[in-house]
Amino acid sequence: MAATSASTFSIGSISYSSKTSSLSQSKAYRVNCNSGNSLKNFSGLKAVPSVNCESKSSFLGNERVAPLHQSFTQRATNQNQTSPNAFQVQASFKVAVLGAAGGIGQPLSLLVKMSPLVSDLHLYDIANVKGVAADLSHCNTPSRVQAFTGNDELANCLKGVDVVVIPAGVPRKPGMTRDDLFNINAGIVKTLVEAVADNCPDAFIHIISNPVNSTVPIAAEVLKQKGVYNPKKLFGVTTLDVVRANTFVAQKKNLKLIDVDVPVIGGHAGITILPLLSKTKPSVTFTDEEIQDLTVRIQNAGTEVVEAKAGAGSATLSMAYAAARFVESSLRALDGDTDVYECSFVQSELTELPFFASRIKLGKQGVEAVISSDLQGLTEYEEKALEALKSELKGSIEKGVTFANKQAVSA
Ligand SMILES: NC(=O)c1ccc[n+]([C@@H]2O[C@H](COP(=O)([O-])OP(=O)(O)OC[C@H]3O[C@@H](n4cnc5c(N)ncnc54)[C@H](O)[C@@H]3O)[C@@H](O)[C@H]2O)c1
Ligand SMILES: O=C(O)C[C@H](O)C(=O)O
Repeated sequence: MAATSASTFSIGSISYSSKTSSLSQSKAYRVNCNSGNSLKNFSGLKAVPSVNCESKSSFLGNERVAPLHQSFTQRATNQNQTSPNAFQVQASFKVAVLGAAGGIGQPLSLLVKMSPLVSDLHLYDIANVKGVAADLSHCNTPSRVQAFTGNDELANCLKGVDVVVIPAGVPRKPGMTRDDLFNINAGIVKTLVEAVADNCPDAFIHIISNPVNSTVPIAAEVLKQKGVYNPKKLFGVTTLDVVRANTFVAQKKNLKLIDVDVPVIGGHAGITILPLLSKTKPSVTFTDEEIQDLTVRIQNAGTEVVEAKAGAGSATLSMAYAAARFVESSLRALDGDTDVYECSFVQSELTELPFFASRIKLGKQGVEAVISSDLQGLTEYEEKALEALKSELKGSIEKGVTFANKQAVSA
């Protein structure tokens, strides 16, 4: 019989649970919240291993939400006293957020600060980051928070870091495409990734800054120029597309949200975002009209937010949630969990394009496998959409590669 131990700790009305099973050696880190629609499970994911690599957001339900007044330390102490087998949460990973004072950076840093797997949280920005770090550092969760600002402090921010998340850069305003951000963000990403290459070349690198379809290839070229490119550890963060697809499908089909998982492939802009609705778990049927409406809504969801914010930026809170989920999945993989699946824009041989978003299996060394089965048995609609996205995605990738190499020649 599998021996299972668990511990739970709380932060306000939110409780964390960690579980480990001696049989499966798998651990799930979950966040429970006792308010209906708010943050439910930022790790999002106890991925369920199966032959077809199905990934499932399992949460909660029956895990107890601890009382408001109990702090993390009290709770952990109680656990250890009451159960000799209590699982001691081991916070051991260092995470850096570059662009930490921004619209995404702040809530993302808060969510990462809540992770029981993080020992050190390094916040870097060119402005206003000291206040953000001082503020966050008062939360009684395990990680130590440090602020770094300006180019002179970037190297120290990055030394010894396991996961670097990059949301630095400008967001869209109404009427702009993500590609309109290229001229500013390409240079920002290039400079930051150079520093990553010099100071923590073995880290997982999560690129959020848009246009992701170009900034990831830029990062790859920079890492190659520095002789430290490891394609298994460079990720374009497309988790928000999956989060949106899951939400919109659950709403449309009146499904239990936690059960829904829609793989989203391609890239992260307009028609390059391709939700594979035929691969939705649980299996569900859609009319042609529903497929068209859902696909377009998922593709335009970023623009929906940009327009609603009317000049005040783009998605920040949902993005922070999505990025925190990807960070937590990466940390679980680094921690040895063997059942971690996410969609991400990575170097890929799934299609003729050098980078492509698809489901991947994450392990200690980064991308352990690119899940090819999702591209088999596509519907005619999906096949056509896949062919249609390729030329735009190819152009965006080439634009990034050309930029990085031109800059290298002129440097
Ligand atoms: N991948 C996705 O799904 C996704 C989703 C939403 C937004 N984004 C992108 O994320 C980026 C950030 O969005 P935001 O809303 O947080 O913008 P923001 O303007 O609110 O924050 C950006 C932060 O980056 C900082 N910054 C600028 N240059 C920097 C540098 N050289 N080094 C360090 N920090 C620097 C700024 O000071 C600011 O604090 C945008 O490019 C946006 O398009 C991506
Ligand atoms: O739409 C944007 O510009 C931001 C982001 O890429 C998103 O999808 O929300």
